[in-house]
Amino acid sequence: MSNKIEGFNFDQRHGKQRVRVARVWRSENGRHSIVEWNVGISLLTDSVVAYTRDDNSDLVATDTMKNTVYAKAKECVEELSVEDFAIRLAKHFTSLYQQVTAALVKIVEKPWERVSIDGQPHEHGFKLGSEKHTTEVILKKSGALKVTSGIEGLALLKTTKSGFEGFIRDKYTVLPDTRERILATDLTASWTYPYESIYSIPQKPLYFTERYLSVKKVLADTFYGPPKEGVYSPSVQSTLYHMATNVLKGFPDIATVQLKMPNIHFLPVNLSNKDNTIVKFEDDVYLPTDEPHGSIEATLSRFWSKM
Ligand SMILES: O=c1[nH]c(=O)c2[nH]c(=O)[nH]c2[nH]1
Repeated sequence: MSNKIEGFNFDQRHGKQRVRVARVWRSENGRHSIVEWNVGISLLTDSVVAYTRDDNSDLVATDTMKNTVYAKAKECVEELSVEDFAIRLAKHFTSLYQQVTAALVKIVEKPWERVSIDGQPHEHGFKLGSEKHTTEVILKKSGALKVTSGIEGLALLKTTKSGFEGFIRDKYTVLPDTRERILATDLTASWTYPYESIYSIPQKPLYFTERYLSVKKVLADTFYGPPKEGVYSPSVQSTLYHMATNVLKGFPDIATVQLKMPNIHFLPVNLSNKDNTIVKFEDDVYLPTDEPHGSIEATLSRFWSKM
């Protein structure tokens, strides 16, 4: 919160970061579920006396914030989405403490996935997947809410149906036009929901989890195209735009979508010495490198979106 004190602008918040908690739910039929969450909490207040007057009477101890994560996890007797857990935590902090004007809760979910053995889902066995489900919830004391969900580290690659040509050529340009290359990225996506108050959140259990899975599917399906013929990508920019528009077209309950798509280069390998060609590139041997990489990102939102 920003205050004017002693002739200065002062902006402050405090919280606890990297609180790790795992929650297991054991159903009567013997099937277990687990989530593992890494929680970050920031509390906003108008009080600055802890900073300026050595008076801690308005402070929620960050140690208490950490304990609250475990207490709330215990209270959640039914499996819930990471978004719903973040909302519950934020609600707790903004309603219990008169001093707290807003709570910011960020959570990254570790991608534990149920294993299958010979095609049969295991009752209590899990392995680590790759991309992570993230959320950020901002809740004001008034009940005003902003929910953002996201994906971190979704690695996507296709070996053809990608090119890049017609770009600006100048005295420093060496990159040839191509209609044949590998397209690879490590997608970070985030999207916001139009719910502006805790009272307008859908009450359907696991609503946010289902939406996360369906958004991830649309993003990946658009990147790859149909299984047999694929879809030609004239640039990362074009593919990114199609992925983002398909999310907004597919899901009326999403207000904005932001995509970050590094262009992870697979460079053609050509090797020769003064006598011989050792390796001639024929769309077969590549040098994969993520340093340096292209950085391409964009945000798409609806006209009416206030987010
Ligand atoms: O899809 C691409 N977009 C770019 O902006 C770019 N720049 C570049 O060198 N290669 C590529 N590829």
